[in-house]
Parts: sequence; structure tokens; C-alpha cells
Amino acid sequence: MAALINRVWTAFSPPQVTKQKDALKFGVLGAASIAPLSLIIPARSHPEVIVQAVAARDRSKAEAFAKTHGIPEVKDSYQDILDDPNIDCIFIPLPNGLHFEWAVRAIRAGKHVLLEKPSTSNAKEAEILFNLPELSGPDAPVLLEAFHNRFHPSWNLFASLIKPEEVLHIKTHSMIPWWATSKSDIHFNYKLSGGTMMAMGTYNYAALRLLFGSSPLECVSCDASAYKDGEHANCDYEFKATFRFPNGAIGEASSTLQGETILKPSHVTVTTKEVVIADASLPSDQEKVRSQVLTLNGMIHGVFWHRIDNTSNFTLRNKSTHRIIRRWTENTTRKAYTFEEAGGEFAELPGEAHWMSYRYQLEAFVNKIRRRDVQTWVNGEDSIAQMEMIDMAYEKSGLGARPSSVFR
Ligand SMILES: NC(=O)C1=CN([C@@H]2O[C@H](COP(=O)(O)OP(=O)(O)OC[C@H]3O[C@@H](n4cnc5c(N)ncnc54)[C@H](OP(=O)(O)O)[C@@H]3O)[C@@H](O)[C@H]2O)C=CC1
Ligand SMILES: O=C1OC[C@@H](O)[C@H](O)[C@H]1O
Repeated sequence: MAALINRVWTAFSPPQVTKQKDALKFGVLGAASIAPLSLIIPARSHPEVIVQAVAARDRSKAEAFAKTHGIPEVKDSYQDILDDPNIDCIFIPLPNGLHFEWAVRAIRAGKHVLLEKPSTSNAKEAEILFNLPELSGPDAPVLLEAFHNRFHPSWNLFASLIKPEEVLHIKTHSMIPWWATSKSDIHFNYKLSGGTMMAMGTYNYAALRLLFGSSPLECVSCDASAYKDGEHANCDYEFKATFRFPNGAIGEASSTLQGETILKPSHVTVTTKEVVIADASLPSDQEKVRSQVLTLNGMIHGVFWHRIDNTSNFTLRNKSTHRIIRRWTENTTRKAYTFEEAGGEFAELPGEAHWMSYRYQLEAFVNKIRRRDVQTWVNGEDSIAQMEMIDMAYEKSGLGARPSSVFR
């Protein structure tokens, strides 16, 4: 318990490091609620990142935000940040429906872009954004959809335990308690591309895509409960979807922004097929087969708490007749707050137990800009496939894909 308290405390108040002379200067578009968690706090412990400027639609809001978070400059508009040659990188925590326009503007201004998830309103926009001609060439700006949980060691370790070709079934759920959002939030505004599949479901959908190692062929069902009135109409506050993947297996995803009072960690459970496990100690007429049930608890915010549960069911049987000789089960649990703790192929990678997924993400973003190796990345193809899956589910639900921006 003391370790947990210390880790979470330090995650929110990380050690302030001295900034390098050539640190990248970030500008933030909007005084958004997520900006402290996603960028401002992680930047404190990164020697190559300075959060230099912020703009809001209302200057006084940006001034108050800058004062609270120690941001040295306030600009009059989002565009003023893009026009500043002193700014290297743009963080976009705007409503989903504005991601496309401001990411395109930022890329055209030659800036590196850290873009909040989901990357765009729909796959059509994602196709255009991630294929912008400005993004190719050796000095092209870096564009990253801020899929933060995928950068945490716990996700990397979990994914490394799963061979997509062995996956039989996946089930994943996430929730936000009812009191943490309100109907007036951007999450429930259709014109701003709101909806639970956009806000939370995207994590669950990504888990299915990544662990199956492919996009789904079909959304078999998607039952969504959505508001019906005014600007909120067609914004789902909870959903349950099932998808069919190329190996014939089914993945189930569900989420709610109207969950119970107590926050429960998001999770994903993978069930594998029976596979033969090589064991040289066995007599030649025997074989060992194993099926597994692996769960990552705490899939989205690993820094608070997570646990990987692995139940392996073994059968020792006669090779030709399949007559069972013995059955047994082994249960193990693992955690990985750092890559060192994940061990194996990850052991040498940087990180501290108090690093949030956002801090691991920032490390990768900076390394990519500096043309260094990165352990995890979300490339354009991946982000486009993600939006295709979201569109597929929205179409199946009857609510329809989120609306496209008229900006070009
Ligand atoms: N990575 C994560 O863990 C999380 C990511 N997110 C993502 O971050 C983004 C922002 O979410 P969140 O911080 O919760 O949202 P907020 O509503 O707190 O912030 C959105 C920002 O967008 C600006 N904005 C510009 N135009 C509009 C408009 N027409 N209506 C409303 N706001 C506008 C607001 O601006 P201004 O300050 O200029 O007035 C506001 O600061 C979303 O894409 C969401 O999916 C959200 C939560 C968690
Ligand atoms: O990414 C997210 O995580 C936390 C939630 O409150 C939010 O709705 C979502 O966008």
C-alpha cells in the first residue's frame, strides 16, 4: 500500500529536472482538462520538453491556466501558437471533432503534433490526415495519436505474452463512474464527435485489434444506449459490441460513461486455443498441451494499479490416441511498472515506477522527433485502422459514424 501511495503521489508531483538547451518547446491548443495529465505533469520530469505556450478561445482562461501550470507564454489564439517559429511541437487536446482541422493546420505549419485520442472523427478524416504529403520525407514532422496506455510497460508485457495466432476469444471492458462526466461535456456533443466509443471504447477496440493482430472483418453486433435530444442526440453513453476477426474468433468490447459510483479498473481477458508445448523430458509417445486465460487488469491507467493474471491449463496426453494422462493448472500473476520489471526483451528500456503512461508516451514522442529508436509507436496505418473499427461499430449500432469536418 505504501508503494502504491508513493508511486501515485510521485506520478502527480514528479521530480522537476533541469531542461536541456535544445529542449523542444510545446504549445498547447486549449486549456483542456486532460492537458495537465497528458503533457504538463509528464513534461516536468523530461529534460527535453518545455511547455512554452497555451492559447484558449478566451484569453483570460488561458492566462489562468498558464498561471496554475507555470506556462510562460499565453497567445491570443490557437493559430498564433502555430505561427510562432519558436514552438516546435503542438499538443492538441481539443474536442474530437476539431482534431482533424487543427492537426492538419499544425502539420502544414511544420510542427510536430501530439494529438489526443481518438485521432479524428472518422476513418475518412484519418485517411487524409495521416497521408498528408507534408508527413513524408526525411525531415517530416512527427504525428502521434496519443494512445498513452499502449506505451506503459504493463501493456507491452501483456501483449508480449500473447501470440495472435493462438487467440480464441477476447473480452474487454472499461468504465467511468457516472459522476465523472456530465451531459454537457464534449463527450456528449454530436457535432464535436462525442460518444463513449470515441472516448473510452477506443481503448477496448484497440485492445481487440492489437491482440488479435488484425482488424475485424465485421462488427457482428453493437448495442448502444444513446441520448436522443438536441446536440446530444446519437451520442452513446454506453455500448456493447462484438466483432468477428479473420481467424473466425470473436472479440467483445463494452464501456460506459455512466458506470457505478466506484471506479473499477478496465480490463481485457484473452483465452487461447490448446497448443502443444515442447517438452523434451516427456516419453516419445506423450505430449503436453496448454490453453491459457490471460487478463490485464488496469489496462488504461497502469500507473495506479495493474495486474496480469495468467491461468495456464495443462494436459498431458498420449500423442496418437489423445488419452488424457494428467491435467493440472498453474496460476501466476505479474506486474510491470517499469520496463526493468517487465524484464526480458524490455529490461534495458528507460522508465520509473512513477511514470504514468503519458510520461512513457512523451519519452517515445521526443525520441521519434530526435530520430532515436522507440519501443512503442502508433503509426498512421494503425490510427486509420482504429478509426475504421470505430466507424464499423457506429454504423452497426445505427447511430452512424461521427461527422466529418468541412475543413480541407
Ligand atoms: N488521454 C486521456 O486520458 C484522455 C484524453 N481525452 C481526450 O482529450 C480531448 C479533450 O478532452 P478533455 O480535456 O476531457 O475536454 P475539455 O472539454 O476539458 O477540453 C477541451 C478543450 O477544447 C477547447 N475547445 C475548442 N473548441 C471547443 C468547443 N467548440 N467546445 C468545447 N471545447 C472547445 C476548450 O477550449 P478553450 O480552453 O480554448 O476554451 C477546451 O479547453 C478529447 O479528444 C478526449 O478524447 C480526454 C480525457 C482523457
Ligand atoms: O481517455 C479517457 O480517459 C478518461 C475518461 O474520463 C475520458 O472520458 C476518456 O476520454
